[in-house]
Amino acid sequence: MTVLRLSEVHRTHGRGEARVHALRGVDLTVGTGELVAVMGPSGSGKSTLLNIAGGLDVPSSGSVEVENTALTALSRRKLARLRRRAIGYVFQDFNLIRSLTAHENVALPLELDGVPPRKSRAAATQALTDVGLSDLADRFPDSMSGGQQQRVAIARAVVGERRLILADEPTGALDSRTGETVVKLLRQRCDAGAAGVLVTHDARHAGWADRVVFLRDGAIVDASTPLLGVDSLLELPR
Ligand SMILES: Nc1ncnc2c1ncn2[C@@H]1O[C@H](COP(=O)(O)OP(=O)(O)OP(=O)(O)O)[C@@H](O)[C@H]1O
Repeated sequence: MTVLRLSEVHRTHGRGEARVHALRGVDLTVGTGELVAVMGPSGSGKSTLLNIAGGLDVPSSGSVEVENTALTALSRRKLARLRRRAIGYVFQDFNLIRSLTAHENVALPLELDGVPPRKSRAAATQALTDVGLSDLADRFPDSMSGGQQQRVAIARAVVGERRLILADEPTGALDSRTGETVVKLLRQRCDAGAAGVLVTHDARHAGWADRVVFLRDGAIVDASTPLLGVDSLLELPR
């Protein structure tokens, strides 16, 4: 089943001489169980693409559908609800709330959505267990390592069975081993039925994807399967 469909998406930022054509007619479809990596030089439009896919930004023209619902047709309230329920977003800088424990951070999207406390707590516990952090549920972000914080951010992005996970260089601030663990987690969630889009500069991380999409100057220049299979990736020097 198609979870995300971008059709002929254009996005311009700014006006007049400062106008930037960040996306130029992007078509992208991501289905259930699929992880797509997006690569490209700095400024090629990767974050813009991800923001539009997640309803954080709107296209200047073209359409974006999540589970066959056109995001542009939704009211602000309905869009916010769809984002809370169906879409998980992993930011490069984690975006955790420092005054909340790991468990409270993960439960927050469900609580905001009106899920009863007992149910949201159970779902948060499960999501933290899935990322291997059940022991640290009561810790505050400041007393966790970068890798642990990023795993909390992933747990928050997948809690309550979100069907579309969008990750914008989630490994940027992490050492390579922890980065690999984070990408493997995304892979697992997609194997369990989510659809994922991973923006990355790292070819080894892109190797975990089913497909790699290359952006240049806002356009997709090539869409191909990873050059290296996962097995051969494991043999690459670190
Ligand atoms: N809010 C904005 N206002 C004006 N220009 C913007 C805005 N957001 C992005 N741009 C411009 O749009 C183009 C694409 O930016 P975008 O952040 O999507 O690229 P990127 O591939 O994610 O880059 P990076 O790898 O450096 O994060 C760039 O030229 C950028 O300067």
